[in-house]
Amino acid sequence: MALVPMETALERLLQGVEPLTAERVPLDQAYDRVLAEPVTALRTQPPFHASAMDGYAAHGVDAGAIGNRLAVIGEIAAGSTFSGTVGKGECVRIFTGAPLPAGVDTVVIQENVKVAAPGIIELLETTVAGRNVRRAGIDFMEGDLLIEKGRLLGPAALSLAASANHPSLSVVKRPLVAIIATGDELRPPGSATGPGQIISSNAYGIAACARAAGAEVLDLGIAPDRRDATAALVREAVAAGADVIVTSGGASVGDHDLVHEVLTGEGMTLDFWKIAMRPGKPLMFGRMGEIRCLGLPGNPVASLVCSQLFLKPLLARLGGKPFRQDMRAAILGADMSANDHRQDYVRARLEERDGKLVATPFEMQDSSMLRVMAAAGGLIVRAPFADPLAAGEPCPVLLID
Ligand SMILES: Nc1nc2c(c(=O)[nH]1)N[C@H]1C(S)=C(S)[C@@H](COP(=O)(O)OP(=O)(O)OC[C@H]3O[C@@H](n4cnc5c(N)ncnc54)[C@H](O)[C@@H]3O)O[C@H]1N2
Ligand code: MOO
Repeated sequence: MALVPMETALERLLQGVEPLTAERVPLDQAYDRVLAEPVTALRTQPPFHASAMDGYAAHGVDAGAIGNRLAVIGEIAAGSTFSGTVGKGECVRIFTGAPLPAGVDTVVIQENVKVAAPGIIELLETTVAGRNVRRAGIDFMEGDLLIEKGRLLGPAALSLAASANHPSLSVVKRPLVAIIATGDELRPPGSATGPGQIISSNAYGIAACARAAGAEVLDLGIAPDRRDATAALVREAVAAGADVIVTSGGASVGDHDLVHEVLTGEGMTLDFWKIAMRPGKPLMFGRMGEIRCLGLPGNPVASLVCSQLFLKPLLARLGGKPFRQDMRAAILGADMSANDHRQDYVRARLEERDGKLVATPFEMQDSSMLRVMAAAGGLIVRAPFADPLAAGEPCPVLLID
């Protein structure tokens, strides 16, 4: 079977993927979520002409001349109001955020006055009429559209929604990802391993990628290489309402590689399988109704590279989030030989030299080597059939966490 080119695989992965339905969450849980309905202002802010400074509220005509003396006839703090009338030659002590008395339009800051006598201030500077006042509605008016649907909610958007009097927001649901590791040889971290056994590591990195893309994770543990055991975990994932089922291992051609058979038996229609990439060739993708199934290769580095390249964009799209791979232009730190028919993602050490990013491939690129992967800041991307590349030549690098 011909290997599927990377671009084709990515295109088919995202074909027809729409953001999930909405759910309402309290504001304090809405950070980094995607707005499903526009936010309009339920109130006007500020709801009154407010003082922007601590000082004295006065008529503009009284504030303009140095030496003017004004009688202080009252005081207003933020949260209270002044019900009296301020006449010409009068003022009211006022604090930042407090509503201006009716008819008054200017605040003289307290640094620009001196107390001339008890209850009398004298102006030391001129203040232009209208200064130091926030007019009602300068931020927003009731009914204004404040935040558009589809916006990723950051700190300012959350404070704005709160200020507009929304205690909760309608956001796109987080995709739920069920992760199933497969393999008789696998034992959870912390186990004593017997002959032929290794520690199951893939689910941890896959889960971290999923969370980074905004998903919730359900780790269903390890299925031994038996159809019934693997099918039982797939059914558990379906029953839990998973939007995406991710398996690791069992995707290749070995006699114990059951994943395709089991997923198909549970109702998956295969979309594509086996990609022209390295690592990650055995990657499998299909649909089980609305559920997307991603069969990741068992080799630990392949599972991580495929999570970065396939799982993250799929989850971001389901969650309505923008997503772009972080590609950088770098300088190659060592010669590389010509590439074969698979797009290569070469683990590389990154460093900055003379303000330029230098990417040096690790000598050992075996897709079982997690230590190399963890030390790599990026993956040099080598197109299929790329010519040899000499140290010092430019090369594209995909930054990884
Ligand atoms: N004859 C062929 N053999 C292989 C091919 C091929 O095309 N023809 N492809 C190779 C490639 S490339 C990869 S990648 C692996 C992937 O195969 P599977 O997806 O079936 O993975 P497994 O055989 O189950 O495991 C491979 C390797 O990874 C270890 N593993 C599996 N799961 C975990 C886990 N959760 N944590 C840590 N390590 C895990 C497993 O023990 C194996 O060592 O197939 C090649 N073979
Ligand atoms: O492509 Mo496999 O994923 O090399 O290790």
